[in-house]
Amino acid sequence: MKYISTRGNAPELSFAEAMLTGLARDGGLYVPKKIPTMSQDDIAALAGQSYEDIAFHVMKPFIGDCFTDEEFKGIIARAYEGFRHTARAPLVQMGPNHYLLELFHGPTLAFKDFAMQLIGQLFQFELERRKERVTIVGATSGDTGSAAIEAFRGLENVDVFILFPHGRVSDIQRKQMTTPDDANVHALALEGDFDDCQARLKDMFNDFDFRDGVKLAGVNSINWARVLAQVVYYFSSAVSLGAPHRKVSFTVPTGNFGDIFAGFIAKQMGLPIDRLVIATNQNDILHRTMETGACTKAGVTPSISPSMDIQVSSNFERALFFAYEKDGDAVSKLMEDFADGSFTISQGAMEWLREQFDSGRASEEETKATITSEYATTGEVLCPHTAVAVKVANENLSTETPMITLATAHPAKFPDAVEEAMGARPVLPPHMADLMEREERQCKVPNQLALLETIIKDRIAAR
Ligand SMILES: Cc1ncc(COP(=O)(O)O)c(C=O)c1O
Ligand SMILES: N[C@@H](CCOP(=O)(O)O)C(=O)O
Repeated sequence: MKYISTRGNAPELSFAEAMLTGLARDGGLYVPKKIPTMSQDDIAALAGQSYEDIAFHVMKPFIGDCFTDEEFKGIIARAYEGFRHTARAPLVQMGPNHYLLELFHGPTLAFKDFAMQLIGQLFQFELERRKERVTIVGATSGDTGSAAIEAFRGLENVDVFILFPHGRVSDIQRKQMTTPDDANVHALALEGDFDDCQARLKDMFNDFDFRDGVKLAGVNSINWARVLAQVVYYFSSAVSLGAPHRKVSFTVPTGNFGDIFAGFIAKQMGLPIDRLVIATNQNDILHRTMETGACTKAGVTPSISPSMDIQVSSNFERALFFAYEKDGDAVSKLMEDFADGSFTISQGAMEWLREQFDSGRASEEETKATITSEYATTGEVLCPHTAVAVKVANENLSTETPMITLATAHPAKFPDAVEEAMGARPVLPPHMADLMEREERQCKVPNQLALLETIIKDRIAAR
């Protein structure tokens, strides 16, 4: 199994190499050269298996011979043992043909734990085998950062630096990142928005002196392993509703496009997915692109679903690579145009994208109204990101095909927005009950590449 860059000009890598490399050296994102498929019998055989066993069968074809079966099973077992729900990703029925897939039972209460706990284990295994150390730099709009810190804190051979947008994450998200006191954890509040954080991260990858000097690694969905781990819950949930004998659809609250791209991979593997629906908040570049074919930056407006306050949606590049029939030059040209603010997708590529994805948008008022109404009718307390998706899912329900909406975060991560909408404050689970009393280590940093690189190098040298 080999991985190739979306820009067509970087070395082909194995799974482990692609995982440790992060961004391809031509600035692109790694994707499998050929997507493995599962037969209908293979998929049917997943019914009734544990989440860990499903994870093994779904991910195994992607890792080639990088890990033995026993090694990989051990890695998966350790990744999910800290989840607070035995099903790991339980389904809750919302209506006659509508289900919520609860992805917030991991240690940091967001779907990021599914992939981050796994790659934490994969990195540890691979770095120990190679006797290497790395510097992880991550960009976050709130959830990736805490999940990465939780997965890598305390490790000797890893430093983890997280860039988050100053003042634009919830208090709980910020505290999750600034209160761990491990020497290898560095939470940096950048003066800018998430797109600035992600742009500086990619700049660091494209600065080869810095990249090679600090042995830079990435744990954003830039990293293929992140996307792969997220493919698993599409299988586990679809199979529990009758796949492959019955089709299912998914609505996915979308920002950086990693989660819904994982759904696309599941469909390419043979999972009978009818519709994949992109749900955006008021930062709706993806919805506008799907409607018009023009991908135009419009600036980020802070919302009550802050983790989706994104305009430069990193993984959309992976979808474009497939839409342009794996033409790396075409993708490079689009990305060059986007650096100037906008690109236009060809008619053929747009038709392909519309065959794969539907889209919808929720305004701030619609998001709040959905939290209020779903609580009243179903008793479910939704986080604002999930509410965006539920609003869009409700517009796409069908009597034939069950709709699964991804519930990506625990409502208690966004208590102010939830309380405003439903009049009661959601409570953090016991392991985080004292979070707001814990002492923070704050570090505000400017949105300047050279200064950021200096801070990172100095902190590593001081360890
Ligand atoms: C709670 C939550 N929901 C949805 C999203 C959007 O997911 P993606 O960036 O994979 O599209 C994010 C951020 O990634 C998130 O943290
Ligand atoms: N919403 C994310 C943004 C980063 O996404 P990633 O999937 O590329 O890590 C966050 O919460 O940080």
